[in-house]
Amino acid sequence: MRASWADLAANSAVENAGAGAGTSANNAGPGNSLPPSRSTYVPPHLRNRPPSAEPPAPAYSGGTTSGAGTANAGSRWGAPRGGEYRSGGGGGRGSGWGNRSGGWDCGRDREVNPFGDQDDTEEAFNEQENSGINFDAYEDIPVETSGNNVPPPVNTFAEIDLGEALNANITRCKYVKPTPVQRHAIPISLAGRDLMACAQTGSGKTAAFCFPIISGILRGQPMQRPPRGVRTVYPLALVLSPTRELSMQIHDEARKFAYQTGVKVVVAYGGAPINHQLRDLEKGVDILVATPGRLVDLLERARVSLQMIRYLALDEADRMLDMGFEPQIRKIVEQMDMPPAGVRQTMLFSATFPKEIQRLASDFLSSYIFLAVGRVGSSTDLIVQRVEYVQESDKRSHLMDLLHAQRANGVHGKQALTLVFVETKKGADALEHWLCMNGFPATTIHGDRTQQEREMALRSFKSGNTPILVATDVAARGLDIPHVAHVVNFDLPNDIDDYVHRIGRTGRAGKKGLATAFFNDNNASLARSLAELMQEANQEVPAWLSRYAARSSFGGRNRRSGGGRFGGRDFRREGSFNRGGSDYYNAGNNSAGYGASGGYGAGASSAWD
Ligand SMILES: Nc1ncnc2c1ncn2[C@@H]1O[C@H](COP(=O)(O)OP(=O)(O)OP(=O)(O)O)[C@@H](O)[C@H]1O
Repeated sequence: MRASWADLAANSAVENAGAGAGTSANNAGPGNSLPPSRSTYVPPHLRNRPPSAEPPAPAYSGGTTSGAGTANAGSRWGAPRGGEYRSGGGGGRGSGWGNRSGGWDCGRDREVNPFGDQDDTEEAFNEQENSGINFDAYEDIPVETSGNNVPPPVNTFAEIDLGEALNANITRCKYVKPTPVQRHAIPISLAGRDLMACAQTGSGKTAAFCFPIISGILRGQPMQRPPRGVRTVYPLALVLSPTRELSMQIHDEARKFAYQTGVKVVVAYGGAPINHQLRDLEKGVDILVATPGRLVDLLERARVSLQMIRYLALDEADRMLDMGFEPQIRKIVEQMDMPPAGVRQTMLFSATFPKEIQRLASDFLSSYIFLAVGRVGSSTDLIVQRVEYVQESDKRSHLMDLLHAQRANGVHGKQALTLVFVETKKGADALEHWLCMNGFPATTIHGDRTQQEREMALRSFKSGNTPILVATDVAARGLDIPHVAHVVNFDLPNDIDDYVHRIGRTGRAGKKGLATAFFNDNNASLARSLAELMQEANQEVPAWLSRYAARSSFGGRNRRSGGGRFGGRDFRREGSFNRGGSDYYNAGNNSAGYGASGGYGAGASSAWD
């Protein structure tokens, strides 16, 4: 029996919002009346700010940034919640290199407590603790590894010697046990191996590459940086990600993991004043998190040298190596002064890894291990996927119906967060305007907005002040927004992998989520891969979509064919798949879902007839 959309939305909202959320003053009641704040129009991101709130955050949020004016007002250690903490605070940490005492216990005074950075979201949504999330949902997940001498997985963090300070931070993060990708990837990385890891959205990949990097830096000999020029900095680890917001998020996470370890994490991304970032860098950097464009700028100015890089991590690695980014990545990795593959350790992570990208990526790796957790390129079963046939001209009213239903089923009057993906920047602005005019507080994030606007939009959405975010693909990858109950693909993407990442903004960390897509003739080329994906994820495929899929023999950019279940295999094993082969080690204890036979391989299309 098919559950109604409203039920799904309500359930999802309950799952994600938890109890105790008060009614946002911003949320107009059901109906079409404009929200009160519209009469004296205040941009959505500025609504509900307490009178004493700080001015809109600057366009940067580097944790060690010092240029925020009042940055030193108050908090240092253990900055209390509720506004005193500033991510731009701190400053004046005894900088320079080699400050780490080399041991595990090297707390540093003046380090701002990143765990104080709990925004309003926590209170607003009364979030479940991470310890309460349903990682059991991942227990039966198929795992496959290939490569030589794959280190065995661990079951607990205690089994890995990450060191006292890092363990304390894991406890602070309320991580009780490692997620499947962490169970496998952390021992592999700690053993110094290069890694190409593919695991579902929201399954904890960030920690999977951050923990080994921090641990490795702590264990390593303090490095004497070459005296190339006083203003050049020499990070030991480089983490690249495709979007500014994702880099900021990784930076925030990494700072939590590195708290009181003495390992310095700095972020650099475009659209924000470079001078602030330069100042941060000058204070010292062990781990540099960056977007490629800004990093190239810093390299060309000789303000950063990659000579000392020991660890290179590419998050959303398939995106980083697709046509848009590849030249920049090659420049950074191959044409500057970074140590070559084999000398540095390289880790690539994504939820999707098309074979052609795997092939490209292998240029950056040395004797690497391929790790697939879950059905590669698939979405998690935690996300209920719905596809509705909606003509272009009906999309707005259809969206309105969904939002009304969601609002009617809101939890304690709090509207669940809804992320709406559209194709174009203009389309995003137009839809945002229309939603606001119709009483639905919305904001938007896309490439034509200033960085400051983008950050404000995201913050306003996360806090629930503006519970609808209209976004282009700039928000499709990596963003971890805990209470997104519903992702709506108002316009479907052309590429099924983009769909996977978009819907992955909900159903994260073991929680349930809902994704609705509006499909019409314009999306015919996606029909087959979409139907295939849904079937893989045990979703109900509408009969009409199956018919589209059967018809569309061209199948769009279906990168999945020929790779067994969803191309989820190491491309090196193409054509020579052999479970007993010497270069193949199946570390998973439950890899049954990955057989070359069974599943939805070649015969998948018959399912649509
Ligand atoms: N061991 C753990 N225990 C509890 N929560 C965890 C654990 N590891 C990660 N998390 C939480 O899970 C959420 C998702 O993690 P993360 O953003 O790293 O996912 P991801 O796999 O990188 O997703 P995406 O593919 O979308 O980038 C985060 O909120 C993170 O804090």
